[in-house]
Amino acid sequence: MLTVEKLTKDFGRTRAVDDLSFHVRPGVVTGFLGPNGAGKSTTMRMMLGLDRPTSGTATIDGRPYRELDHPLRQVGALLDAGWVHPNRSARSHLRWMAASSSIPARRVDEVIEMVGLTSVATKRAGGFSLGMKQRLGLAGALLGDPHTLLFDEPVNGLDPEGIVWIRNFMRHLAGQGRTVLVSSHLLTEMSLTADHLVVIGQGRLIADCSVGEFTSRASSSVRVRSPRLPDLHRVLAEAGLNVVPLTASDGRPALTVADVTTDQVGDLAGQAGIALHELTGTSASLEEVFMSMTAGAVQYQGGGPPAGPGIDPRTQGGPR
Ligand SMILES: Nc1ncnc2c1ncn2[C@@H]1O[C@H](COP(=O)(O)OP(=O)(O)OP(=O)(O)O)[C@@H](O)[C@H]1O
Repeated sequence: MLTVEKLTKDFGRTRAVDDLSFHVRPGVVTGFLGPNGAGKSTTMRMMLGLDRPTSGTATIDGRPYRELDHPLRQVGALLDAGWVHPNRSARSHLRWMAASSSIPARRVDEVIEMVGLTSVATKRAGGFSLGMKQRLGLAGALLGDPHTLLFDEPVNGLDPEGIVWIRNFMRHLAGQGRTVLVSSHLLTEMSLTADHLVVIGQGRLIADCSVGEFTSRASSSVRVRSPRLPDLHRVLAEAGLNVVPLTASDGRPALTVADVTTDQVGDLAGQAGIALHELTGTSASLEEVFMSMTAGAVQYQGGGPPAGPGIDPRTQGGPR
């Protein structure tokens, strides 16, 4: 079990992680989801003792990483696949890792087999593709047969075959009863990989729920167009609604409002004397739901230029 309690991290005047609390349970894949810059990597680095919290705690089975007796046997991590010595073979790299943690050398061939690298085990890791490096990183994470595994954006840059492979592998590891936390900024990817989601934006917790619960919020959103879109945005936001600007498929600017009925949006517009050119109840895409939930967190500047439906805050006009 991984536990984060009131975790906060400041880098100078930037608060990267802000009073974050959640648990990651064994036996399921937990997706750690948030836009770029939301604080996912920083949180994972604190879980692994690589960054010191400003306040709060991150513990693995009740203890901070630095106090674990056998860290490699308790937690494995895949943070960055590119750190292997290029002239070492996969096997010698893993043997070196094993020796430094008193793990028997025979375990090396076991993990090489598990990740499907047996046929290239003696080849220089420098010549490996990103997907193969990723597998090698995973083999290293599994050396100590740890009960807890952390993956930071593991599918970044992988080809579709590599993505499916790692997705299945993470599910397999969770199926063995391990605690698996995997970060991503892609909701679609997470909805295919994870059972449970912890969603953050600007270092703060936005949602901690099943993937099903998260996606069911997609059923009650409204798309609205108006010749006075910035005014309408302000009125809806002032009413406490989660409003996300987007460009409709025909190229026209619109707003998506989550967890609301067309009646509510129509009434608010009417009270403000704002004409509407469209008012449609929609099943928002997962990305739209995600954006509406993180809208406050990425500090969208209402009235700014309409943005496309990506989820990177840098495309949303918000600061990183
Ligand atoms: N070493 C550092 N020094 C200063 N600021 C940092 C440092 N590491 C992270 N930050 C800042 O902390 C915030 C959170 O960054 P973090 O990398 O944890 O986010 P993330 O959700 O993992 O995003 P990404 O997917 O882009 O890495 C960002 O504003 C980032 O610029």
